[in-house]
Amino acid sequence: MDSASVFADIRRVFTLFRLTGYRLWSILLLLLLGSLPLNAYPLQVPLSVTEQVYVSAHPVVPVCVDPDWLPFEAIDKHQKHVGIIADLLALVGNKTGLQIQLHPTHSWDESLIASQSGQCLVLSALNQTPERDEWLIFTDPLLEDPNVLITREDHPFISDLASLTNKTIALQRGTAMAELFARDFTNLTMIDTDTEPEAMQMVSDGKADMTLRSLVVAAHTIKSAGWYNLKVSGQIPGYDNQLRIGVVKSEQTLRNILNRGIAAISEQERQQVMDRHLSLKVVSETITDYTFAYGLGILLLAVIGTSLFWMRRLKAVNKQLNITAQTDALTQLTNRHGLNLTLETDLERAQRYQHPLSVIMMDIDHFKQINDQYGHLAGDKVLVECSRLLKDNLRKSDIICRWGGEEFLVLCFETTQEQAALLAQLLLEKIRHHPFPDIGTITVSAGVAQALATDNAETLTQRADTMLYEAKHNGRDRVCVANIIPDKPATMEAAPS
Ligand SMILES: Nc1nc2c(ncn2[C@@H]2O[C@H](COP(=O)(O)OP(=O)(O)OP(=O)(O)O)[C@@H](O)[C@H]2O)c(=O)[nH]1
Repeated sequence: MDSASVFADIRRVFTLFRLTGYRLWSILLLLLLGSLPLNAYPLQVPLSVTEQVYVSAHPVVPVCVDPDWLPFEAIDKHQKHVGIIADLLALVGNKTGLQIQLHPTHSWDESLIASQSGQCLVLSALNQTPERDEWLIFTDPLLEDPNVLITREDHPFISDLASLTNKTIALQRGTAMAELFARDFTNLTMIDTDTEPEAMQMVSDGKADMTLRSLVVAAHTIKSAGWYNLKVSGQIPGYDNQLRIGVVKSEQTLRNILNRGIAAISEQERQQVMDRHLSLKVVSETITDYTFAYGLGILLLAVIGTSLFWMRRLKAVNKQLNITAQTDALTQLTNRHGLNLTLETDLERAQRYQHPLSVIMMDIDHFKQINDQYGHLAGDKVLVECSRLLKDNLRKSDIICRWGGEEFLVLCFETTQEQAALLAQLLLEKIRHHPFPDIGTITVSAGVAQALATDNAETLTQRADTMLYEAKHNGRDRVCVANIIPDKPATMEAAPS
């Protein structure tokens, strides 16, 4: 037997009860249900037998609500109860088996009257007050939420409400807070409004100094209604919203069942309800803005992505351009521009730490004749081969550069001019004995200079160049060394072996 048919049968039985008198039948039914296991009903909370009977006897529990109190609750255009409290009540209903059904009204005042006249058995969520105690009993809190004072932006923070004078406060009539404030804060002038939004509007328009509002509702309405000239100016301890379900006094069992349902709502379920409503309104009201924002976001991402791609490409291209700009295309050695970028710094460092640094300036002898005799292409090959030979016979730490047409410069770190001269002789020897295809052998002349404390890049290379000229002048295929190192003036000449 499924649960629907169980309830249908019980409903039929109770129709019979009404016709034949409750008492006898109730006793019989209690005996019958008492023999059934409790889990015969698909409820999430265990109910006592009396409570189960109550649920069966009251398949529909009419509820009156505040029709305009979002995000807590409202009645939408389809006459449906919506909002945080509606969802919490639905959970209570699911857990207890109660069918909590909306009794629509047009205002909270109308709901209070409907409750007093018995048209609805419960009021969805309200604070307990002495006045309300006269006709209602209350469940445990369904929802707790602090009340905060709302003022205009320019109002100072309110720490002691009781000490204020000549201030007005707008409050919705019929609310617990209106009742409590009229009793407790006689120093304030009360202004009654029909709705809470009306009270907020009065503050925004300067017609009232402040209003009191649930923090949740305030956060929601300030944002959704665009009251950006309002702010939260204080909180009054002891005036928090403890929203409970109000049950007409005669329905003690119903209150107990509702309490069981409230206790069974898990923290996670409660949080899900809050999350759903505190963000839902914003999304639904500005859905086109979000669509636009998403579109804009995607466009921005595309632009950023494309920019990043091109920046990386540009970076790579620039890096390659830099390398190309500093490299000689024919020999693949550093070119004069590339060497100049670092020569000054290298020189300054050597001078500062008094480390020897020497320059060898070399030039292929009679290179014009090679070009003339074998052609320019053959000349190029000689330059390439010569570069390779020089590079292969240098330390990795040395820098070789194609200084000009058939001119090479070697920068030798941690090297005195004597050591550089020996190195130059070795290089000349290597070239002198190297067979160049189609051409045979060639010779090279070299000038050597060591950096002085007073040198800059130009004077140093100039001195090496002068020594090279000297070597050329003295018959080529030799090394000339500058003679201006103070303690060791020297001019060495390498005779062809
Ligand atoms: N093939 C080739 N020739 C070049 C290149 N750069 C410069 N030259 C040539 O190298 C020759 C240099 O000639 P000169 O400056 O008279 O010197 P040289 O003939 O080597 O005579 P000395 O240096 O006095 O021994 C010129 O004919 C330039 O055209 C190059 O990249 N490739």
